[in-house]
Amino acid sequence: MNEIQFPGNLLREMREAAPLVQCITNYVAMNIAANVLLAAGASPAMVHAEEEAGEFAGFAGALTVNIGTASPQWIAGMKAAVGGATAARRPWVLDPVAHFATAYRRRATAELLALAPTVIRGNASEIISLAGGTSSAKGVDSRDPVELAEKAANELAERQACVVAVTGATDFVTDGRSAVRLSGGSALMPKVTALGCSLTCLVGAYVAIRPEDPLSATVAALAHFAVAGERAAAGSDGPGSFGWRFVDTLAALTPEALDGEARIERL
Ligand SMILES: Nc1ncnc2c1ncn2[C@@H]1O[C@H](COP(=O)(O)OP(=O)(O)O)[C@@H](O)[C@H]1O
Ligand SMILES: Cc1ncsc1CCOP(=O)(O)O
Ligand SMILES: [Mg+2]
Repeated sequence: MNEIQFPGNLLREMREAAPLVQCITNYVAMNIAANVLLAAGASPAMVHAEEEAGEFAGFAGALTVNIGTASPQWIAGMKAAVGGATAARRPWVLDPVAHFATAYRRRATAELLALAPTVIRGNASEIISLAGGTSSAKGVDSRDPVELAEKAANELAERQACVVAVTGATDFVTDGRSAVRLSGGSALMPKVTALGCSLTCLVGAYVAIRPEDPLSATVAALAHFAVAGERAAAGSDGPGSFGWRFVDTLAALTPEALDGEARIERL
């Protein structure tokens, strides 16, 4: 299997480079995702208008696309941005939020998948149904364990020739040949809205510095979240205090602590 790089090295490089990440995310996520990227060490820009999204993607380090509150104008901006990123050979990350919920979301997701994302990041219900399986979820929250999504993730990664990350109580990352399981985080994380969307944007920050190794980049982003989540939960009374402690902890985490505390199992 390919060697997975230590996340601490990638965190150090990411902070030094402070990559510009174009995030086309949803109305719920825009503010927290920008704060998460700033705390982690990247430079977020929420740019989605069709008139400028492709041009911007030509000089951003990476692009992230999230369909959480998409509408026709936003989808047009996403396609323009992906066109610009592809022309400039920049990586892009897809977050198919609740793509199974309506015909409109299914169509938009199929169109974006055809544009060949570098990484897909979703929760277990999203990945299971993206691979063609059936999930009982109806909205943005997962109703399936990650273990049930691992086979689906491998199939999807092979079919799309991309990296697939499934997140939940544990995380699973695969490129269809090599796979990794991560543990850590906190049960408070899904109680704060848009942390998954923010993680997708952070994957963008890491793939911006390792476009040739999106598997290691994705693992590093997930490890950064898992270690910060576990640390932040220790001093939190509930989702509210966890949310701001988590942002502080993302910023305070050193590369050495990340390597020391990350629990990454190579499969
Ligand atoms: N029960 C849990 N225990 C630990 N970490 C969790 C748990 N649920 C989610 N996470 C973490 O929360 C982050 C967001 O993942 P998730 O909730 O699956 O995404 P989404 O918000 O898209 O559904 C990830 O870092 C994931 O590892
Ligand atoms: C609540 C909600 N509704 C539409 S998008 C969104 C945010 C979903 O965020 P996440 O997928 O990170 O839980
Ligand atoms: Mg999500």
